[in-house]
Amino acid sequence: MDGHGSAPVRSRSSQSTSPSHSHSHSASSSAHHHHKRKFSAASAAAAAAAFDTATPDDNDDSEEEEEEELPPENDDSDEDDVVTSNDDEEEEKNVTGNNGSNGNNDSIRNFTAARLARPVKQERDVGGVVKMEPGGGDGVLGVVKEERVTGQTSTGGSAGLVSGIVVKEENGKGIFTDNIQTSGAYTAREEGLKREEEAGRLKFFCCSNDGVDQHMIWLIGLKNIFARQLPNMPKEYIVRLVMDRTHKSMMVIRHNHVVGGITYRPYASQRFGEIAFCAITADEQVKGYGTRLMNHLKQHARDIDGLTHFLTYADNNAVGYFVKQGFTKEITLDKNRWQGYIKDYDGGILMECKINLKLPYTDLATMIRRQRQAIDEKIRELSKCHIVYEGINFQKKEAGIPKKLLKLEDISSLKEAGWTPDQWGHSKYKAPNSMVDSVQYRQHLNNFMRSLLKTMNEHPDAWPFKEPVDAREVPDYYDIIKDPMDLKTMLKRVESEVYYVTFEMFVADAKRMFHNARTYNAPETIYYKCATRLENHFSNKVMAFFQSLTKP
Ligand SMILES: CC(=O)SCCNC(=O)CCNC(=O)[C@H](O)C(C)(C)COP(=O)(O)OP(=O)(O)OC[C@H]1O[C@@H](n2cnc3c(N)ncnc32)[C@H](O)[C@@H]1OP(=O)(O)O
Repeated sequence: MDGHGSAPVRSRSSQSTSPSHSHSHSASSSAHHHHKRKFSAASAAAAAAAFDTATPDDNDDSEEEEEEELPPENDDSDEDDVVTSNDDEEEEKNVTGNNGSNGNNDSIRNFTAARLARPVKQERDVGGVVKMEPGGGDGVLGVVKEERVTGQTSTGGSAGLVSGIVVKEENGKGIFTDNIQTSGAYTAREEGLKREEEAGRLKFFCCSNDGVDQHMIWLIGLKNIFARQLPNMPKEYIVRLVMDRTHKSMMVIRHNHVVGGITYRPYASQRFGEIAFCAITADEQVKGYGTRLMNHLKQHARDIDGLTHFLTYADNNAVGYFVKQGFTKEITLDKNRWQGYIKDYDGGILMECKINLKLPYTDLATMIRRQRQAIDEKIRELSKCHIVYEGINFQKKEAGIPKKLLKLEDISSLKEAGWTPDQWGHSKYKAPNSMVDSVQYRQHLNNFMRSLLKTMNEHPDAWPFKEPVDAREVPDYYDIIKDPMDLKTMLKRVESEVYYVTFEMFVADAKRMFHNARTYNAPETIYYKCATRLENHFSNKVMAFFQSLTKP
């Protein structure tokens, strides 16, 4: 395999046709982009363990071989301009599929009339029993599973296919309780789209140029989206790859219209796929389609194509998206498996995604929800923090200071929650051990808060903060500032001797006051500047106080 033949370079960022052999520069970049939001390796493994895996099957009598052999509709004579010579050579690998019995060395431009005449055999049959087999040899998934596809048309799509991974149902008594928050933003979005799929309004469908009218219409729709969303890609090149029969496209179809898709080339023998294009139509971006599309693609690539990895040259501005889909700039795939196979792009970054063997990619939301539940259950086992007691009913007087004083020891729910009297007034502002928790220390702290407020009041920059802001003078103040604070209120709280049970509460009030001033007022105003100067004074005093405490 000569990977460095006369391959022209296609650029996403420019239409440059200058030749380049730039595999290695990107491949060797190893900036870590472990995607954090969705799964850590550990959680993926734990999650995977929660799902059934079917028995391996070595059957390599792959059906996609049939699909790969489909001839192109039209055979462009300028194929060489665009399809790299390694593409051509790879063609054989692809065509021969897993059993390697097809000795046909032809590139796609040499499909014979005889092959053109062959009846189109679809990857999936209509409404019948679909046999799915992994393309890979070493038991990547190794599942042969039969599922009845209930879709009305041949476009049942990958959404209708079952991966061979079954979500375990907790029959009988569930270990999970109901009243917990079950989904984050990601799960909610995925579940929303999944419901759309189940309702038949949305579907994810994978096909290649197989001559079926509807598929061609969709592929043309997808090609148009790519042409608009990837303006630096030569349009002819997009058409060529989307229509090339070694490429497949996973598409998002809503109300029979293509909303976006991913065109990729599965290298069956190498068990990796190269993503050529990926786009969602402009007004549907950032709604979760891109994520769900990638999840469907991963599941399809693993279970139908038998792939273990994806590689792609990601546009610089799409790197963020790919990182969120689990792609990294670090390439772990053995070079022998990919070098010379994939197309070079200028202005992109080579990224890799390892396809997990077990993850239920199209049902991640369920898995995540179950993980959340499991974690929540564990927390409940270990702590009482989920128990919410009724609030204590005491009327507050001015400045938020309660009228009736309750002894902490008398609040039974505090005790039930595991509180003990020695935790009273726990504070990160640590006094020397001898003083901690002592009445003397609390008195000392109180005196300090009182004197600090006094010096603040006397500070030349204190005037805006002495009293609560008068709503008659500043009518919109309380529309913007929801949690007002001023020196007078703080003094009342200190004088009550019950309000500031920790020093943090005192500091929080002061910070709130300064923050409010800087929120309502622009930086160039006197109020803003006063806030900053008075805050410096405050911080210096607090620091000095605690330093003095730690001195012998
Ligand atoms: C190999 C190549 O084809 S590279 C070129 C990629 N394609 C393009 O750049 C074309 C223009 N862009 C698009 O078509 C789309 O925005 C896509 C395909 C990149 C993403 O599809 P979307 O449907 O918008 O993605 P989706 O809504 O699932 O977003 C997934 C996450 O990625 C983020 N994201 C989406 N696009 C980008 C981006 N360009 N940069 C950074 N983050 C992004 C989203 O904010 C979202 O984050 P969240 O999960 O934290 O909320």
